[in-house]
Order: sequence, then C-alpha cells, then structure tokens
Amino acid sequence: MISVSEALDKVLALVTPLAPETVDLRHAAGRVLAADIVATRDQPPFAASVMDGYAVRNADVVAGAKLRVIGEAAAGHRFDGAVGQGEAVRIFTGAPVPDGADRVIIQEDVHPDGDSITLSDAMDSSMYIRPLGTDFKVGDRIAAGRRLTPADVALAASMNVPELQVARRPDVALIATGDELVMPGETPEDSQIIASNAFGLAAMLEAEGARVRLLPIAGDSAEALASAFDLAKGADLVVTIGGASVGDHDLVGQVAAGLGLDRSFYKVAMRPGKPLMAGRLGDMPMVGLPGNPVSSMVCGHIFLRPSIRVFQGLPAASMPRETARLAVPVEANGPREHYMRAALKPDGTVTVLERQDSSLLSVLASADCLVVRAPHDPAREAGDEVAIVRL
Ligand SMILES: Nc1nc2c(c(=O)[nH]1)N[C@H]1C(S)=C(S)[C@@H](COP(=O)(O)OP(=O)(O)OC[C@H]3O[C@@H](n4cnc5c(N)ncnc54)[C@H](O)[C@@H]3O)O[C@H]1N2
Ligand code: MOO
Repeated sequence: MISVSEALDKVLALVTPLAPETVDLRHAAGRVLAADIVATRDQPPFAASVMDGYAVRNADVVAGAKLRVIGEAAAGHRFDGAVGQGEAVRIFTGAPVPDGADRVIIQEDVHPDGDSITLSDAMDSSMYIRPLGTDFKVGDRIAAGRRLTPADVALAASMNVPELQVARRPDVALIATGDELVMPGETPEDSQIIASNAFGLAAMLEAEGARVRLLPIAGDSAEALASAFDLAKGADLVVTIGGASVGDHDLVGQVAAGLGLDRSFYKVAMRPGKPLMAGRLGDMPMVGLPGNPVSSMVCGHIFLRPSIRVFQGLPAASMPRETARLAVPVEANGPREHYMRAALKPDGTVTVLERQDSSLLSVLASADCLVVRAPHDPAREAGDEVAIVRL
C-alpha cells in the first residue's frame, strides 16, 4: 500500500490543465482566470466629487465667506466652464470636478441663499476629491491563475473588459455501481438502499468548478460496468464509486483492466479509503473510489478536489491543512493515515466525533473538518495540536 501523499502525486500526475475558453462577465464568477485582465481605462476617468456639495477653490475657503454659484455638475454631466475666484459650482457625488476647483465643501457646511452660498464657521477639512485613476489606471492587471470572486468580476467590468479567458471546466463522469442501489425517490426492494455518494460527490466537484454527469447506476456485472465506461467516453475524468474492494462482486478493477486501464496504484494506507485505485483509461484519467459513503466523500476531498483544481490551471497541491487543539483525547492510531470526522468549536478546539464508521453520512454531515492522524500516531491528550482539513 502506498501513502496518501504518494497516491495524491500519482492522481495529480494523471491530470493536465485544460485549454482556456472565453466567457462573458456574467458567467465568470468562480472560474479560474487563464489570461491577465488588463484595464483599458482609468477609474475614475476624471477627478470626481466624493460628496454632494459645492466645488470651490480651496484658497476661497474661509469661514463665513460668500461665494457665487455659477452652475451645476452631476454624475454623467460635466460643468463645462471653470470655477473662478469667489465662485462655486453645485456638485453631486460622482460628478467630474470642474476646472479651477480643487475642493468640495459638503452641503451640510453651507448656507444656500439664492444664487450664492455662505460657508459655515466649522467646516469639514477634507478635500472630497477622488483623483483620476485612484482605483486603477490603464494597463493595471488582474493576474491569471486566480479563481474569480464576485469582486474580481466587478473590477473586470469596471476595467471595461466584457469577456474573459478562463480555464475550461472539466467534464467528470460519475459511475455508481452496485445491484443494491436505487435512485433517490425510487422505491427500494427489500435488500436495496438509496444511492447517495454520486450526489454528494457531484455537489463537491461542481463547487470546485467541474461539470458532472451522473451516469445510470451500473449493476454488479461486467457488462453493466463496461457499458457505463462506454457512456463515460469523452469525459476529462471518470470516477467510479464502489466495487473497488476484494469481494466477488467488486468488479471495477477487473473490468477497467479489461478495457486497458494503465493502473497507477491500487490501495492506499488511508482510513477510510483503503481500496482506492487510479490510472489511465485510454486518454482519460480514471479514479475508482471505495463505495462506503464516507470513504467516497473523504477520497473526494483529498484526491478529487485537488484534481479539479489542476484541470483548471491551479497549482498541484493537497487540500490545505491547519492546526487545532484537541478538546478531548484521542487513542493511538493504527497503520493507516486516519481522516477522522470532527467538529470545531468557536474557541478553535476540535472534538473528534465518537462514531467513525465509514458508512455514517449523518456523522459526516455534522462534521466540519477531518482531523488527520499520521500512521501509528500515538495517543493524544486534550490540548495537543493536531492537523485538520476543513470540509
Ligand atoms: N475482506 C475485505 N473486505 C473489505 C475490505 C478489505 O480490505 N477486505 N475493505 C473494506 C473497505 S475499507 C471498504 S471502504 C469497502 C469498500 O468496498 P467497495 O469499494 O467494494 O464498495 P462496495 O462493496 O460496493 O460498497 C460498500 C458499501 O457502500 C455502499 N455503497 C456503495 N455505493 C454506494 C452509493 N453510490 N451510495 C450509497 N452507498 C453506496 C454499499 O451498499 C456498501 O454498503 O470494502 C470493505 N470490505
Ligand atoms: O477504507 Mo474503508 O474506506 O475504511 O471504509
């Protein structure tokens, strides 16, 4: 059995970044930027008023001074003249500051009287002018290689860049296998259960930017599995769920081998997730996940999320680890790296949940992180520091 870190290296070695595509701004959030965004204008493109008030010459600003109002500037409507000595222009937030003016007095500090204003005795000392290009200048960039946030999309729009180059979203085909499985909403027979794993994994991978195809459940026969692999053709990644272990009905490895799988590894010193496999099927990477629901989801976090990131041009890396202090002691670990479902408290301590069976989705759903225990990690006391991966 290989270690988790060796297995991750081998999975990531199967994955290559996809070619970029062009999307409009409305579809750019969450995508990974593939080419720098370059501002085609300055923002603001003129010195702009920060407040509603009066544009004046700073030299004229003396408590009690009386100034003549010679016009108005509003957002989208420049005042074409210039502000001379003893003059003011009524101005609103976002309007271009007229020539000659170098300060805006907020209207709260002014007494208007017909065509003139009188400055009050105690005035706010700010200039209230945003210089041209305060936010960004022509040629400023958003660098490629980042996942675009809502703020990035707003910034790109402001830079007047309506279309962006982003990494294509990887197409992932998910194959759930097992005679016992029926789809949610169907009526299971006596010995059947509801297929859940593909739904959790699809949600997880789509959140990373993948497009997921849920293929029809494949029964436990070589023919059913082979036709499921056939349906997966054209995907960037095929993921099977279940049938990975050593039982008579665990056929995934055998069928994939028959279809020409160039296997990278089978079995990882990991708990849960031991019967994981990966390899290349033709030109398509394949990952075979164990069927136990928590095993498949934990393997999804540890191996598939980093893969979806690499497809989109993000760096090859394991899921980030943090440290937390144990709220309660834990027993010594066995020979496999253990990813224990755990709950974080607001004080930053972490409690390993009592039941760690890999079938318990209710426990996974109540966990917010995995405590990572190295193989043969000794027993730990409350207060000891442990590595965690957030879910
Ligand atoms: N003799 C041994 N038996 C097992 C070993 C072993 O080393 N020696 N390993 C165990 C471990 S660890 C795991 S994990 C499981 C994984 O087995 P498979 O990948 O073959 O999974 P299945 O047998 O198909 O299913 C296991 C379990 O999960 C349920 N399942 C499967 N798919 C789904 C799905 N899409 N949604 C919900 N539940 C699913 C299935 O009904 C089984 O209950 O093997 C151990 N055995
Ligand atoms: O490795 Mo299995 O995934 O423990 O339940």
